[in-house]
Amino acid sequence: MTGTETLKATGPAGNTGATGTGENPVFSVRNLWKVFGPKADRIPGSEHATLPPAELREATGCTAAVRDVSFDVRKGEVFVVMGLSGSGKSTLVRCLTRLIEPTSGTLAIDGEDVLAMDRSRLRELRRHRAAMVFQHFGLLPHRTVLDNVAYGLEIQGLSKAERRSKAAELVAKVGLDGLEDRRPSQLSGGQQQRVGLARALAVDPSVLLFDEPFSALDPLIRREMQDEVVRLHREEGRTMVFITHDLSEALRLGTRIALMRDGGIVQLGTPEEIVGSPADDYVREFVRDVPREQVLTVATAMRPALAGESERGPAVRPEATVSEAIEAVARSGDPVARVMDGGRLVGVVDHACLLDVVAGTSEPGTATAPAPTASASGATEAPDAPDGSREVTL
Ligand SMILES: Nc1ncnc2c1ncn2[C@@H]1O[C@H](COP(=O)(O)OP(=O)(O)OP(=O)(O)O)[C@@H](O)[C@H]1O
Repeated sequence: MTGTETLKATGPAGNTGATGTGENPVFSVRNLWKVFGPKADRIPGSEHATLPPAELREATGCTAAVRDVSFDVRKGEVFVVMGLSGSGKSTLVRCLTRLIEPTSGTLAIDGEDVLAMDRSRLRELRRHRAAMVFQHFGLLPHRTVLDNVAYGLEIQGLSKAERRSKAAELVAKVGLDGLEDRRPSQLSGGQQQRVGLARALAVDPSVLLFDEPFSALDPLIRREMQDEVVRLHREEGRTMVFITHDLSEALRLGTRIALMRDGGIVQLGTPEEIVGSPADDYVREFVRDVPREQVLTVATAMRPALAGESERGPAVRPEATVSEAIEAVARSGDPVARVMDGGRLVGVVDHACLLDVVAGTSEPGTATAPAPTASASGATEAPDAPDGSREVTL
């Protein structure tokens, strides 16, 4: 295969999270393995490949840190890799830029085969296309904030004036204006992490890779940095791959989450899919304590509107959380909230739908309409359309 040939998905689309959006993925990963140990390359595809970790170690002396993993990272998403310690998160993300050499599988960035890249192409990949933000910021201690940020630009060969002006822009973007002349030791942990972030952004990479960047920060600062990532993502739409072992961080940041266990991906889906429809008992246990109403949306909880329900009640967006709808219903005193998509009524949520989510007694998307009820006029009425929706212009 040539260096620029586009890799095609070979695995079943259902478990690769293949794009389906018509747009080429940033990363395309198929059947990727990283095995540590003697004769590691013999493990993928062998009779040992499916052994549980302890048995594999006993039989071969090897550890499959990444085990037959396939997925796409879509343009503009925050792709979170989550899992307990030792599940393979760091190894997987380091394989993406070959900081760790995969044992087998295929791997492409923007359609270009990463495994075929030579040393200089790889250097270019790591410097300009997939910048990494680490937990330990790796700042240069004797340089100022501005110079640390400008450092990445120096490598790119920009003039000093250009570097300083671009760096100043980025320092402001991550909320550090006024601190340009400080040295890293004069900054808090959160501020140092912002410098690391600005430095990674300076090279304008097509994807930012975060390796547990906030795990050393105290909870308040950590929250602040998560907000920063959300803001940057909203403003720039930059593609991000984010490693974390913290479920709440994954749920806050992730467009989609890949949940890893023993080197494999046990579920890949949106936060709502992971919390609302766990793939197996392991995932169910993992998300057991998540407040479902803060993750599941009104779109999955709603039922078709009945006659008379289109005129009253507060309006909520389909993507609002159930928790927001509960608040809206409680404040208004109305029995239902109307789910409005643009100016169109797409359903309603009543107390029963909302409580079902909180209690975990309904699977998302399975909410049904109550039996038709008598309207104010005394006539029994059914929903207006087969899907229960009706056109309403506000
Ligand atoms: N160089 C190595 N040699 C042998 N085994 C390794 C090596 N690096 C990682 N492993 C093993 O691979 C598995 C996955 O490790 P990895 O560091 O990717 O997990 P992780 O999910 O990132 O964990 P953490 O959250 O603790 O960083 C672990 O069992 C680990 O012991």
